[in-house]
Amino acid sequence: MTANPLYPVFLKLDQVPVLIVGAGPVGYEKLFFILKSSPNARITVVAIEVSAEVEELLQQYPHLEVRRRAYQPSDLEGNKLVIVATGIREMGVQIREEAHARNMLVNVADTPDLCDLYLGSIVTRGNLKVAISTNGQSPTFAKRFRQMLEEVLPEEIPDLLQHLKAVRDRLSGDFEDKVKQLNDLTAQLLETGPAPEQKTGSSSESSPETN
Ligand SMILES: C[C@@]1(CC(=O)O)c2cc3[nH]c(cc4nc(cc5[nH]c(cc(n2)[C@H]1CCC(=O)O)[C@@](C)(CC(=O)O)[C@@H]5CCC(=O)O)C(CC(=O)O)=C4CCC(=O)O)c(CCC(=O)O)c3CC(=O)O
Ligand SMILES: NC(=O)C1=CN([C@@H]2O[C@H](COP(=O)(O)OP(=O)(O)OC[C@H]3O[C@@H](n4cnc5c(N)ncnc54)[C@H](O)[C@@H]3O)[C@@H](O)[C@H]2O)C=CC1
Repeated sequence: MTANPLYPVFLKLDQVPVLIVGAGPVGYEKLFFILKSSPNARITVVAIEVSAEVEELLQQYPHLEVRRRAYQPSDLEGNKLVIVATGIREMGVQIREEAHARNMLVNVADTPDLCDLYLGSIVTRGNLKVAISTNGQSPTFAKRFRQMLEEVLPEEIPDLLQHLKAVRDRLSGDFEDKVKQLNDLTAQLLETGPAPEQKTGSSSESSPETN
């Protein structure tokens, strides 16, 4: 049994519409980081009062929809994920139930026991994206670790990835040949020296490296 069973995925938020309930400081934090990572996210915000910070984001991202009124269950319609940031626990409990009845996923911000998923800290370098979680233990550590990675990740990563993609598109031969060539080409990225002898797709114990 593992003590940290969270499984990260990378959502295409232009195809997975999100409802955010609440537009105070916490709603702002969630909205800000989602848009920083996914500016094309399809988001609807519903809130009785919209903070000045959230108003600014709504102006910057005119494709977002805002409903300036109390939440009603019909707000869930058409959405696949709901983030509740009202600061009122009972609302989190109620919206969670209504969302689950519609087979939606739920994040009640800052309330781990009501969450199906946690939002993480995110570092982006071109096409490389790193998501960080502390399994809810210390969001501040997640934030600091993100800032540390932002400092140390080389600026050249986007160019390197573009180059590797171009090489990958040009490779000929069968799957096993391609895997070997790509592993040889990238072996020097590991300071430990050449890659160990490769297992290839034909093995019944296919290494994750080959996938
Ligand atoms: C479980 C989780 C559920 C969820 O909200 O998704 C959760 C829960 C809670 N957060 C709380 C507080 C704070 N959260 C932040 C910041 C972030 N919180 C985020 C995620 C998560 N927060 C999920 C787990 C992530 C993980 O696994 O590590 C980040 C990473 C992503 C994002 O928000 O987009 C974003 C950083 C983004 C970035 O900078 O990169 C700060 C720091 C700050 O604001 O400067 C503080 C104040 C300081 C502190 O408490 O650490 C509290 C106490 C509330 C209270 O006391 O009232 C709870 C409840 C509890 O712990 O019980
Ligand atoms: N965790 C964090 O990152 C931060 C936390 N804070 C602190 O956390 C406190 C709480 O902040 P929030 O949770 O954002 O609460 P809040 O009370 O500031 O905002 C709640 C939001 O939910 C809306 N709302 C409430 N009931 C609603 C309903 N029935 N239908 C629709 N909308 C509804 C309100 O109109 C408002 O937009 C702040 O006062 C601040 O002290 C401050 C900054 C960052």
